Amino acid sequence: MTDNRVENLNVESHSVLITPEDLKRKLPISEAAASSVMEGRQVIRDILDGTDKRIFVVIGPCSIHDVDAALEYGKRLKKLSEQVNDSIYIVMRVYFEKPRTTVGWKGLINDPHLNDSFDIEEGLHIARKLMLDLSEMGLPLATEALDPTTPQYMQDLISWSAIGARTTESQTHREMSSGLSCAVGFKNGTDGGLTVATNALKSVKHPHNFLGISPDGQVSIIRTKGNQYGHIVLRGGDGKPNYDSVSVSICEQALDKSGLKKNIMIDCSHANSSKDPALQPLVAENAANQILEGNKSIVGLMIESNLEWGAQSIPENLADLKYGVSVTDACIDWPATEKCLLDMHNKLKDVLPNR
Ligand SMILES: O=C[C@H](O)[C@H](O)COP(=O)(O)O
Ligand SMILES: C=C(OP(=O)(O)O)C(=O)O
Repeated sequence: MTDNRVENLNVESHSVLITPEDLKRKLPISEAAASSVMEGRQVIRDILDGTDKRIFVVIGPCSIHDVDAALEYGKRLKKLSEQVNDSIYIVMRVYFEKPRTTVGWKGLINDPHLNDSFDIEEGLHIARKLMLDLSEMGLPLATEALDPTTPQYMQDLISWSAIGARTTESQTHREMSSGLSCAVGFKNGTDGGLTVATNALKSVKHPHNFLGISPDGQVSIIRTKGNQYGHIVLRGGDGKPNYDSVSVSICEQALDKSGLKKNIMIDCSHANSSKDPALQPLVAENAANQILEGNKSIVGLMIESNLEWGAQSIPENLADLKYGVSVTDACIDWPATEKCLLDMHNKLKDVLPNR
């Protein structure tokens, strides 16, 4: 039989999803969670404005795949954050969406059961509930805004968003970021180039008009005001790091030339550590030394950390998953996390107030 269809030839099916409004009605933000979010956003804005002299550190698992492990991590991180709070403002990395170089598990929202069942509706519920629970502990949260639709479901719980190296150049992501309510870090490109990120920073400040969904799930024209709190994240690229003082200074010049504020976050992972977790504390130490020596542009760090060291592939039999171990990039473990943050705090606590 001849197939005469002219559309949807490669589409298997469509399923209607819960609307953002309905998900929020089922899992409403509490007063305690809202107060964590508002504080988190304000502190980060103050750090980017230079009125709060601390640095902020986005730290946590490369991706969340196990809610219990994430809650345990959050409890430990909250305690640790109280010890370092006068120099380092801790924001937990709660990443539910993974941009893949080719293919692979795309995160808890896309496939919450890690078994290719792709129960996205359940993924949205699990993700929002976890963010609520972590926020209620008093933790500010960070995530990567990858799918342009998901912010409608959970941006009210986010204090800082990342646009990843693979999407910084994308107009869709720049438009979306121009409407986000929190500060947004744009990674440099996967090739290590800064231009895609500086162009993104120029774009995100402006109002944009584009297609999206409204809180009640209707396809809509979204008109944004522009986001004044974009900044660059140096993550290295093309097999080379870019956290060293020369690279940071080149980045400062590029920002200056583009008329952008000199606010730089250093991602201690990814190409800055050749994805070797053991190198992440060394990158953090180097960044802290640059601050000690007078650097004023480094305002934040990103670290991939988990309860346990390293990474694991998702096993055929999910009962074989090791608790607290990343299923995406390799992470440092809890003892290394504590040491890294406490060392940085001890190094910077007397310096930062007079920065
Ligand atoms: O942070 C996570 C990964 O680096 C990113 O998602 C790309 O992963 P991949 O190259 O393994 O697909
Ligand atoms: C994917 C990530 O980073 P990048 O975009 O720098 O590769 C990440 O931080 O999870």
